[in-house]
Amino acid sequence: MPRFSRVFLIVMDSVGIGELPDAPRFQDEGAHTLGHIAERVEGFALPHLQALGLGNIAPLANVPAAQQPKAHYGKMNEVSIGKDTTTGHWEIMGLHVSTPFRTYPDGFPTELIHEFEERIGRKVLGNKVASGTDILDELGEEHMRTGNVIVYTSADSVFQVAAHEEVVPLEELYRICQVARELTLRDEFAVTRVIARPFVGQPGSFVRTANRHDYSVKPFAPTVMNRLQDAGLASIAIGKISDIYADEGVTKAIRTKDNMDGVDQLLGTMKESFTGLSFVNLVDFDAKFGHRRDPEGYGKALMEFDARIPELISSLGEEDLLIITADHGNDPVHHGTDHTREYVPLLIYHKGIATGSHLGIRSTFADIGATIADNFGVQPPAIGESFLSKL
Ligand SMILES: O=P(O)(O)O[C@H]1O[C@H](CO)[C@@H](O)[C@H]1O
Ligand SMILES: [Mn+2]
Ligand SMILES: [Mn+2]
Repeated sequence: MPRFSRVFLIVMDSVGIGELPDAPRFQDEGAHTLGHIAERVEGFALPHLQALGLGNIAPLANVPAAQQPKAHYGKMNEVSIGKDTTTGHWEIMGLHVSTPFRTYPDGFPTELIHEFEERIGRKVLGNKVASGTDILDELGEEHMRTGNVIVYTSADSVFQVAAHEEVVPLEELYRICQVARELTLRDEFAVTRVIARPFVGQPGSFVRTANRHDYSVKPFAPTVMNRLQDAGLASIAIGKISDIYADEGVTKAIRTKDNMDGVDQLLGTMKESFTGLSFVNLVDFDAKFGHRRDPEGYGKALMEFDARIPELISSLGEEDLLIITADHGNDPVHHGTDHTREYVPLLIYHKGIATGSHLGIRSTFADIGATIADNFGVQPPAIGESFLSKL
């Protein structure tokens, strides 16, 4: 019998809690996503996360340490060489990414772009590192005029294709991305994720839609989610989760529109009866505010999430475990528009806790995967130490 019959895992995408010791290697000295937002945003308060013990993890302006935190708390170090979503999530589920994913700081090789253009029957605009909203301002109008698609990358291993939904129908954009996926599975053009970036609107007021779709490579080894699936347990993926693991170890996938929908869908799974994992990624923090370097918007999104904590907690049963964490940082006041190399917070709640205890600085995100494996009695991951006995 597992100690907890259901584990609910929330990844607040990019909600880091201070620079990692190796942050200088990533040009991220001084980064502190939560800390800088807390300092800068007027009226900032996270009363419910504070009561769980968020302010006990690191000093945060306006989020004081709780005398008697309701949750166990700590922070986690990332051992993998990377600060992207894929690396962070794969590590959470027990993989150590020791070879960095290939990136394309100067754009993609001409041979790749030529072959891509030939296969899709459209030309490419851009082919450089860019912010996804800036590049629409720059090339969106030309795209609408010519029908050429916008290809761009970032500091991550991503091949992103942006197209207006009324110029390139969604089904075609998805087909185009399948072609990109196929070409970038070759070693010479290796890319971790191809991302469809549809948008709508007129020049000057383009908006990206929720029809984004990610095509990830498969994890290089079985994750704890595969182990759960193999053991006949549930492994429910909400939001981007199924994309991030390329459907590996996913027993049911639920798509979401935004953060609040992600919380709603997670609450929906709380009403179902199952044994296993329900895992959600809340991507708005990262995509809508972190990369956009918008501390105000980020702060509001955090407060909006905070307001849902009481509902999440009251929906938990006696045998449920709630884990709240993140996958990397994305400090909205840091230079550039990329992720930041940071610790991630760890909050663990279940009904039996009198006063939460300090789980320390965990040496890898994989401690979560190891704990889940330990709880359900499946094969533990190669890295990670279970903290189940401390709960
Ligand atoms: O600037 P946008 O298009 O939001 O892109 C961001 O989203 C990508 C995937 O998460 C990241 O690699 C970063 O480039
Ligand atoms: Mn992420
Ligand atoms: Mn991101």
